[in-house]
Amino acid sequence: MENWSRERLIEELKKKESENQDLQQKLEKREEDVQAILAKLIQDPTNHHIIPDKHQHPLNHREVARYSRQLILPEFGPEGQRKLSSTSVLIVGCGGLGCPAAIYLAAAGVGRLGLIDYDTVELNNLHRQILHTEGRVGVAKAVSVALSVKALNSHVELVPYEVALTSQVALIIISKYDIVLDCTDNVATRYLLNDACVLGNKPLVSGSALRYEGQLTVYHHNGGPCFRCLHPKPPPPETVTNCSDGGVLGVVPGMIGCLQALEAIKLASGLGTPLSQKLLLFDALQGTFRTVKLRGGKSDCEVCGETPTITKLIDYEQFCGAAATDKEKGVQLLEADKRVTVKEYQDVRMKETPHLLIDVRLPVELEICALTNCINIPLKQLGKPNSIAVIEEKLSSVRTKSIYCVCRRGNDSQLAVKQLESTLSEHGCQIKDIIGGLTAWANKIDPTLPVY
Ligand SMILES: Nc1ncnc2c1ncn2[C@@H]1O[C@H](COP(=O)(O)OP(=O)(O)OP(=O)(O)O)[C@@H](O)[C@H]1O
Ligand SMILES: [Zn+2]
Repeated sequence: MENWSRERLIEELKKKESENQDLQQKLEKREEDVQAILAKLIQDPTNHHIIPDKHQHPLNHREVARYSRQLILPEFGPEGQRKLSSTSVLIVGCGGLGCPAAIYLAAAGVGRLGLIDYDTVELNNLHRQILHTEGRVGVAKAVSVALSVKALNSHVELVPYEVALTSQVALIIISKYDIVLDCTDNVATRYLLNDACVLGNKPLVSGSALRYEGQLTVYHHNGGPCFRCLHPKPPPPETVTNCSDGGVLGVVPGMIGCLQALEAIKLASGLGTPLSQKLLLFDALQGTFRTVKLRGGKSDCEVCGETPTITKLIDYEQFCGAAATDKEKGVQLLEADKRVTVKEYQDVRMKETPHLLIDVRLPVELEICALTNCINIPLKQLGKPNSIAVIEEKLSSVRTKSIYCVCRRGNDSQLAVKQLESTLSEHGCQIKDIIGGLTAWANKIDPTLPVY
């Protein structure tokens, strides 16, 4: 080569560069083949629990480039990344908490994400369930989240389950994952997930958010308590409020869902101190975070104690006296002759039969929609002397003894009838409720009335 002319050297350089390019392409193709084989292996449902053990292998170029900003964190580093990418996380509930949790775990490079939700996307989900889109209203939430996550990081393996987590399937599904996130919204599922995680020996990252407040803790980890250690008995169903009834500002579950992802990353990579035996409380209105210490695991806990009585999953809807969904189930508290359908009430209005209509919702709800000529007395105020005085005055000015109570869906209005029957017992009034409330009115009588 020493005597080669300049032209010959340039020619040789070009030849070598072209050979290098060929090799590079072959290498990339190889890497794709390996990924495809791995993907096939993992997608086989019988192999869901197998994630190739990447602990031993160096990160590839793509991983180094992609995760560089977290790789240079000394406490996390390549080792943390390898651990995370060989970890599988199950997200139960693809709503307000599940969406942010899923997207941050995927962005950070978790190995596999299981996504469970039985429900489909609704328009009123979009203000907080930020991985769903307008075009996906009606689509299964688990699928919608998988689609959004895939667009961000195509290297995460995704397993959407369009089913409800029940006692029949919980242990089988949970056994395929390392860490479980409770992103659901009902008490029965919280107990189910707790017991399944204790029996399956998995840490449970539990989040909740309502109105302007959120909570977060890690159950069944490192000697810390499980949910049952702290709450051996379920709360009375009527004391439990969900987002649909109580409302929620979207950023609040956003914050808690992100923190659930953070706890999962910490558990997976061994980073920091997990929130076990500690409860984090977020107050959005005050802009404060507080952490309170919780008791340790209870030696006589029914499921995680020394002599557990719960050794297999039970019927959690029966145990809690409430459904494992927050889908509205109409209750029937009154006899049929004390209830009218929206059609029957429409006749009362059309015939201008004298009556008093009491809307028992909160004033803020009347700002959303209301029937004309109603008076507003919220259910909780109904028994108060000044409320009774208002009703008595109205009854005499309209010259009627006929009262109809209305609410959003026809449950509170029945409680209102019972309440008024006792407080107005001496007046000989006829008090009835409107079945299905304003939701039924909007669906059957007046579609221009907004439904919320
Ligand atoms: N047992 C269960 N199995 C699977 N998914 C569940 C289960 N229980 C609850 N979920 C899901 O958890 C998610 C919780 O989401 P979120 O609290 O944001 O409320 P939502 O039910 O979508 O909305 P809203 O309460 O406003 O009607 C929901 O998508 C719900 O379908
Ligand atoms: Zn326990």
